[in-house]
Amino acid sequence: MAITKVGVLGCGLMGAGIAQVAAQAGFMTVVREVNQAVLDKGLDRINAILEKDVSKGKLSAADRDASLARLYGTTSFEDLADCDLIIEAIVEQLPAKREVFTALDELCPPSTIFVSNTSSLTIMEMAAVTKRPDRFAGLHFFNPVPVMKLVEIVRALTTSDETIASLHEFTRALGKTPINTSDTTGFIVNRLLVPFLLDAVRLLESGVATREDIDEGMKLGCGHPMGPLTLLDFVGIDTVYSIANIMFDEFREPRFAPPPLLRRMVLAGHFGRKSGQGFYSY
Ligand SMILES: CC(=O)CC(=O)SCCNC(=O)CCNC(=O)[C@H](O)C(C)(C)COP(=O)(O)OP(=O)(O)OC[C@H]1O[C@@H](n2cnc3c(N)ncnc32)[C@H](O)[C@@H]1OP(=O)(O)O
Ligand SMILES: NC(=O)C1=CN([C@@H]2O[C@H](COP(=O)(O)OP(=O)(O)OC[C@H]3O[C@@H](n4cnc5c(N)ncnc54)[C@H](OP(=O)(O)O)[C@@H]3O)[C@@H](O)[C@H]2O)C=CC1
Repeated sequence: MAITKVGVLGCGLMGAGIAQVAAQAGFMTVVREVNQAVLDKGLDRINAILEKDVSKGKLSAADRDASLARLYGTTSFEDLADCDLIIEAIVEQLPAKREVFTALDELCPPSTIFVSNTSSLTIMEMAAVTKRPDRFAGLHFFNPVPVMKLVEIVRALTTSDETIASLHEFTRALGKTPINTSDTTGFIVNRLLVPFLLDAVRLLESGVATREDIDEGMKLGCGHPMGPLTLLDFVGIDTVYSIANIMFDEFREPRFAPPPLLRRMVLAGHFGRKSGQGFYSY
């Protein structure tokens, strides 16, 4: 089906990026947050990134204005009722995700495709609370969304071929490259990335090296753009902690178990860049 209007749930780190790229690619885009203050923070972030692109000469002022004219922020679910595609990017917790999909399933026509940007949850657990399991899939973006070219398209047991084809077309229209994966916790990239990030925390915890030397090691030794502890701060310690727990629950392998330090950091509110404190201070 042709997608012209996109609804995004959540205007945090990922939701804001997804809403931005959708509006820039020419889609009418509605982004929904829980309250006006959180929404304003997310919309401010989008404005600041577009402004920076204009000042760098990467984007014309006219294109910025046109993109912003296609983007609408709301705190109401009703404003998403006529969307062709709903992309969920709220907190990495199953009950919260099931709740928003249950609410939208009542509001949106049967033709609307629902997708989750989850990093690690099972798509089928969300599809099962809706009456559209064939029009339900995973669409996993990478952080920062405007920069990272990859999108994982996740086929649940019930996802139809038509839905997958529409998501391929949509992903290409955003200027991203899709890869296909089955509905297995962590899909492709996080299945490989998360144990690596957790191992970096274990190295720090066990006193093998300083945070700076661990990060420098992987940057200069392996050509990673960011060291693993910097990347943990960038993704969000709270988010990685949730992902690790979900992956450990699924596979019961020690390499997915969150190291004790991660749990203590979450309890302390040290969520990384978004809270001002993580492995580093911001
Ligand atoms: C958890 C999950 O489920 C899945 C995940 O997402 S895992 C995380 C995946 N992401 C990564 O691994 C990111 C690794 N880091 C990087 O690729 C790079 O460090 C980076 C792109 C974030 C920054 O690049 P850098 O060269 O160090 O810094 P910088 O020069 O400031 O930025 C490079 C470009 O990205 C842009 N950029 C950086 N951060 C940005 C952001 N948050 N939003 C938009 N654009 C951004 C900059 O504007 C800059 O653009 P130009 O080249 O056009 O000037
Ligand atoms: N961070 C990353 O690098 C990546 C994350 N993801 C996935 O994207 C999703 C969002 O992550 P991210 O953007 O980092 O998280 P953020 O914490 O930045 O944003 C989540 C947003 O959802 C809102 N929210 C929280 N609880 C609810 C709820 N019950 N109902 C509706 N909205 C709610 C939050 O509002 P409030 O601030 O008020 O809590 C917040 O604005 C997660 O599933 C994550 O796993 C996928 C790829 C990469």
